[in-house]
Amino acid sequence: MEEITIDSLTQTIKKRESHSHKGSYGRLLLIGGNYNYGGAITMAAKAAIYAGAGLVSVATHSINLPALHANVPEAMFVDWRDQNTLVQLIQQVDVVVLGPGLGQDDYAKKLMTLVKESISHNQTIVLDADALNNIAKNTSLTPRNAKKIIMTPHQVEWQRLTGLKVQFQDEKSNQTYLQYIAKNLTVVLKSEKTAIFEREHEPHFIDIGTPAMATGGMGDTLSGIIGAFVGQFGETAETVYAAVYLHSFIANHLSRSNYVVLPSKLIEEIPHFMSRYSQK
Ligand SMILES: NC(=O)C1=CN([C@@H]2O[C@H](COP(=O)(O)OP(=O)(O)OC[C@H]3O[C@@H](n4cnc5c(N)ncnc54)[C@H](OP(=O)(O)O)[C@@H]3O)[C@@H](O)[C@H]2O)[C@@H](O)CC1
Ligand SMILES: Nc1ncnc2c1ncn2[C@@H]1O[C@H](COP(=O)(O)OP(=O)(O)O)[C@@H](O)[C@H]1O
Ligand SMILES: [Mg+2]
Repeated sequence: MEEITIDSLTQTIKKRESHSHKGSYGRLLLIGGNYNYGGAITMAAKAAIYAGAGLVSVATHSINLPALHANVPEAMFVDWRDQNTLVQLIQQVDVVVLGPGLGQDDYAKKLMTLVKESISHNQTIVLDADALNNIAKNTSLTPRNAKKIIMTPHQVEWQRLTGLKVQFQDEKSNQTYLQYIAKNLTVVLKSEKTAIFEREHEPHFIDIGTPAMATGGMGDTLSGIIGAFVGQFGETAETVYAAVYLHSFIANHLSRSNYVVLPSKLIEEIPHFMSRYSQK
């Protein structure tokens, strides 16, 4: 396994061209946030916007609209019951982030079917949380038409997907299981030593995480950062390495003076760190 270093940031985070506009930095759609989990999709959306995504829409339960706009006025809102608008939007964006706070009820599964049927071969999809739990129960929900699928399971979500118990999730087994899930798949296996697996690639890991990150919403935040990075810098493994590194790097920095690192605080630091570690 190869360790990801700080160089991944300067290699990936490009200087912005003066001849550019919001459309140059990725159109993102985030889908999630059932009535009891609005915070998850709000954190993911805010993280995506603070990580530089040009245009961000959020399809969520309508109960989340006031809180979403109070926290992230930059995000556009779609009621996830409005399926016609949602399908149009799915077809227009570069990247879909599906799953934070999505839930596992029948409507959540219906949304996953809609995404699967609407997404095409020039789009990337980031699957987190309940998107993974729903696929674990029914593999036909996997959006195989996407150009690239990036899954971001924690260890128990990976166990649900693969059947591999946490104690048996070693490098070789994790790498082997990729092929059973989908082609064009990248897996970000989150733990105290998050590792990234992609077929025909040496697995990569970070060693800069901190237990100060062990708080609800930290993974939702990562899914938004990954979506934004893919939208701006392309869907390569290197882009994912940089997103994963940045997330823990900021947390590590904040943990020097904070017992616990709140996702909201981490998110606010993203533009500053991206400026400091971008190509000059
Ligand atoms: N503010 C909001 O709206 C938030 C909403 N959220 C939404 O909640 C939904 C459910 O997601 P979830 O991740 O909380 O639940 P689940 O998948 O059951 O996993 C937890 C179980 O796994 C175990 N565990 C063992 N190892 C682990 C590891 N390395 N990393 C993590 N867990 C590990 C752990 O073990 P235990 O606590 O028993 O020790 C526990 O039994 C989902 O939609 C998500 O988006 C959250 O994002 C929070 C903020
Ligand atoms: N002890 C730890 N050391 C390093 N990183 C951690 C630790 N605990 C949690 N994390 C990180 O925090 C994030 C938690 O993700 P996840 O479990 O999906 O949270 P949530 O679903 O609540 O948003 C992952 O990026 C994980 O690597
Ligand atoms: Mg999670």
